Amino acid sequence: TKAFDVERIRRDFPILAQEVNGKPLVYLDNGASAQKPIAVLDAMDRYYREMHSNVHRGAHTLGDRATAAFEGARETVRSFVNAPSSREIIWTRGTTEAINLVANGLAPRLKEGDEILVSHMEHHANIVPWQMVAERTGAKVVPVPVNSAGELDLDAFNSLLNERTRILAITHVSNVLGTVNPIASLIKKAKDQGALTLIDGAQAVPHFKPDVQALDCDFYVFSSHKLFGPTGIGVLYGRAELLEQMPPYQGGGEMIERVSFERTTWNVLPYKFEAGTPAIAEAVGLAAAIRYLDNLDRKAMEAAENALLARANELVSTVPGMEIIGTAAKKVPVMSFKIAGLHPSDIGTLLDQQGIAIRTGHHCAMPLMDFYGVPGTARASFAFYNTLEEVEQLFAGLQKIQRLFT
Ligand SMILES: Cc1ncc(COP(=O)(O)O)c(CNc2co[nH]c2=O)c1O
Repeated sequence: TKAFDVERIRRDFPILAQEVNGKPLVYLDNGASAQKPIAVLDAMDRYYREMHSNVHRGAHTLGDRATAAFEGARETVRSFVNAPSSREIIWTRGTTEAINLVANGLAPRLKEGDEILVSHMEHHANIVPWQMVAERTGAKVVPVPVNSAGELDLDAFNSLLNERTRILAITHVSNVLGTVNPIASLIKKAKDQGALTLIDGAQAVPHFKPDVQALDCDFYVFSSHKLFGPTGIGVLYGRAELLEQMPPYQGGGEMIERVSFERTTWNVLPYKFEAGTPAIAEAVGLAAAIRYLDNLDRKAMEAAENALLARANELVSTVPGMEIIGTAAKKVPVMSFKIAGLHPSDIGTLLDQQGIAIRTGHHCAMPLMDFYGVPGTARASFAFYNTLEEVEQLFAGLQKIQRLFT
């Protein structure tokens, strides 16, 4: 794979070329939200300058242009996840809404004693909607434990998966640990038990393209803002035959075929799940982000990301009292850590004073924090536009903090 010209890539991300607190910005909070390339900014600007109108049923040229851009974006997403049909691509506000939509849509299938299998490393977005539905239906949410390295306990998975398991809802990648779960095999085992499978792809899609047909999962969800697209939009991929059987998630315009006070009928897929005026410019922006990624050499990108994580791992020993949380064999470039004698939020604040942006806290994964016995972690999450120098700056900053405050 040809070398990854990160300096040229960085010029595509205008936000990176700024100073914070008098220092060059070192943006290492990509797991929370990624930055946007000029191609995304231009696509959304151009949409509003030349194409905007409300979509569908338009009786005029701009309406046709907006609809073509909006449905063209849906096709770009379909291709990105390799879904059989664009009817199976539902626009949502993000990963959180996509999971809520599926949980509510599957609720009618759930009964007393049914089990929803999740993992201990889930984000609250893939725990709480299932708890809400379990509350209503008498089903039970069952967490699969992780080991101290932050890997799924596969023996526990095999013993917890049983004939009462109706749904497996599990993350492709942990936002705290960086762990990449072996979801292809987990999906197969769940299907062999007759369970439906939802994969939370929020932290996976910035690093690799999911192939939902190869994975053979029933649902795959992610957010645009994690893979270099705008906020306010996300994607639910769902198997058409399941979506057809699920009741709509929200009522209103677009999602209906015919409304009367006697009887209202639903629109066809995907519109049955898309009530109200959609996030049109955001769909255009997400499609531009996917096209941008498709133009990158993915193998070189992955090698560059792995080099960042490898360098960070090498430098851990230069910070006395630093300990990594999440040492799975297979990881994306996310590094959660703690430093003896320092609270995570102090680390975050003191790094920010040096222009370095990381995230601290529970990362919406409180059960995982409880497992590790910490109130929260400090987390650096790298993207392909970060540099080895930025990794060095992170650790120089941590060494300085450690010396000053312990
Ligand atoms: C694995 C995972 N699932 C779901 C979500 C929710 O995505 P949203 O609906 O777009 O908010 C996130 C966001 N993760 C983080 C958001 O901020 N820091 C994070 O680690 C996530 O990392």
